[in-house]
Amino acid sequence: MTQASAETTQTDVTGKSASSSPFSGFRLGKSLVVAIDGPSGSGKSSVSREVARRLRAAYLDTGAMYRAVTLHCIATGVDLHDGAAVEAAARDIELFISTSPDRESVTIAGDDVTAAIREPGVSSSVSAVATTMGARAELIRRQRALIAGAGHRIVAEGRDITTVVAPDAEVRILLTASEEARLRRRGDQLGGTQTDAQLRRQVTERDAKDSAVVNFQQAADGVVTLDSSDLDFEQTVSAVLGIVRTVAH
Ligand SMILES: Nc1ncnc2c1ncn2[C@@H]1O[C@H](COP(=O)(O)OP(=O)(O)O)[C@@H](O)[C@H]1O
Ligand SMILES: Nc1ccn([C@H]2C[C@H](O)[C@@H](COP(=O)(O)OP(=O)(O)O)O2)c(=O)n1
Repeated sequence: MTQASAETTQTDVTGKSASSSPFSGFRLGKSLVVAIDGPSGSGKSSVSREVARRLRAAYLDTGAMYRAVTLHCIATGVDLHDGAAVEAAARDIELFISTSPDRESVTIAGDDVTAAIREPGVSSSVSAVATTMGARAELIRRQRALIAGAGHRIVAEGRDITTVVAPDAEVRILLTASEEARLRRRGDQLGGTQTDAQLRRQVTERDAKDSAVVNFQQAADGVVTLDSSDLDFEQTVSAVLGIVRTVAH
């Protein structure tokens, strides 16, 4: 059994670059975990990655880990409806995920699967892994280890980071957007190649399946909701940084 390992960003632990940072007033050296949850297409991955860059923090895409286990099951012939087998696959997988916001990299036993985990076949099957509680328990354990090992700052995003993986995070945000905005964004992201029905399956229907085991539709106590429906990408990044400034000071 191999535990997921992380390549952390070169973060400035000395605080020497504080004056050139958008966070010049932020107490460098103090531990900062920013937890961001939300439904599909709300902007979690893209916004969290950019926020991590600007904070000079590490970045963890937990959805990529569920995707990697799904790909591994498909590639090794594990029946995705066999909970015990999926749980065993989650425990046994030799998974590496980069936590650098500047380098997207996921490997399984040394094989680069960074692009493969985004294939439609994985997207349409990943809820089977996400709703297998034994697999969740294993991935949550690895995610906590990655967060603990990432240095003094990390932005981690997914569906249960604010509630289960890191409920003690200094900053907890639920990033939402209207269904219409989320479908439009995903459609644009995929270059207009998907029909309305395909987009609904990948966004709305997947969220409905995933909601059976984790609540990412309503903010838990202490979690700040940020509705990005009427914000563009840059405005959303700025709004998250504003929340970090307010909450983490
Ligand atoms: N506030 C925003 N306004 C417009 N487009 C956005 C916004 N936030 C993210 N996007 C775009 O929407 C698409 C989906 O975002 P993504 O980060 O993949 O969402 P999620 O991780 O929540 O599924 C991406 O192409 C991203 O650049
Ligand atoms: N912390 C997490 C992260 C993702 N998941 C599930 C929910 C999703 O169906 C899959 C893939 O997540 P991902 O964030 O890549 O999904 P998107 O395609 O960006 O919407 O994993 C989860 O259950 N818990």
